[in-house]
Amino acid sequence: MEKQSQSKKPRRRLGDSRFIVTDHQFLRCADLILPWLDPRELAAVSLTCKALSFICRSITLRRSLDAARSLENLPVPFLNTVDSKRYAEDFVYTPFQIPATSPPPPRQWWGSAGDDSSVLDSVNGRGRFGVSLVDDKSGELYGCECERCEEGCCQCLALSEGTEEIANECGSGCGCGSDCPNRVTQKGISVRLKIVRDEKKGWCLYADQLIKKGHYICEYAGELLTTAEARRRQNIYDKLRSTQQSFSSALLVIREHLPSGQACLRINIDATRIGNVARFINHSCDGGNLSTVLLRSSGALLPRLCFFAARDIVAGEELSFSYGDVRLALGKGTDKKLNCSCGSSCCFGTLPCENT
Ligand SMILES: C[S@@+](CC[C@H](N)C(=O)[O-])C[C@H]1O[C@@H](n2cnc3c(N)ncnc32)[C@H](O)[C@@H]1O
Repeated sequence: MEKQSQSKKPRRRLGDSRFIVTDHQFLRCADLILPWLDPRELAAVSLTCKALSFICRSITLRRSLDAARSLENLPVPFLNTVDSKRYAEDFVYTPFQIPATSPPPPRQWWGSAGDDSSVLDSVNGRGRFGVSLVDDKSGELYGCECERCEEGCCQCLALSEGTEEIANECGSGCGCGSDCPNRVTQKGISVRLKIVRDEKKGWCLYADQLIKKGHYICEYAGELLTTAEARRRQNIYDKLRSTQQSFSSALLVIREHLPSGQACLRINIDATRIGNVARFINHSCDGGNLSTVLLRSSGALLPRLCFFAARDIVAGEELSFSYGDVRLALGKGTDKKLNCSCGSSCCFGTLPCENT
């Protein structure tokens, strides 16, 4: 009798709650695969059984706790009291500039209970310097040759004197190491930030602590595009915006000017599909509370756009900057015009917009 009852032991099914806590192999397998899925796929999987629904819910929770996917020094959580979106869905995180990828963007592992450090490998190779100018074979250096830079005394800094919008840092072309004090923006985000949902502006980047004036916040990371590709994508984004109210693009065009006023360098950074926390910074007509600096690191081919606190910023304040001064003339390109909700006393009513 006893033997018989043992052989009739019920088979465990996926939906059985005991399965969740007892079958480690199943959990490990799900934890390896499900973090690769996008939100729509995750939602579909969660409908299949209780166990998978439980795992999908915990992945969604972990995603909402860190937009940076463990790729920054500090987690950057999403907060939403406006609608049901738990996190910004359609983007892949990169802490650095990367060359343009052809669509669709690569998948990114996000929301696992395990160690996420392996995802760092995909970006570590290139590092914060972007495309390097250092000749690996000859070891020729394009930066300073000092063994150790003192803050404010480095030859690299001397190049930037006289202008606040352009600066230089030591980099892979310098003789100094990663602990050099003249590498402030290469150490990643060091202040607490959060991403808050707003009814009118969508997601917004907020300070989650006091940030003192002059403190480095983050760079604008994304895909580096040729101008032709930037124009092609801008056309697509304009069309998407006219059909999908919630769609917002994050294609930034930076023009570096010669003293004559002529543009000498144009950089197109698209953070719409692949970007970092800076893609959540909204526009403010009064210039906002961030200053932007075009920063060159020795050994890097292109400068990076870096954000610093323009004044003391208190915890719970939205971070913003001016997207530009150019607005479409009255009556022109009405379909491209976006209403501005910056709330400043000098608000123009529409967001800056120019033909890319
Ligand atoms: C770089 S994204 C900023 C993040 C964006 N709010 C989001 O939800 O992803 C730029 C887009 O944000 C929105 N945005 C930025 N500043 C705004 C403002 N002052 N008022 C209204 N919408 C704004 C516009 O849709 C714009 O195309």
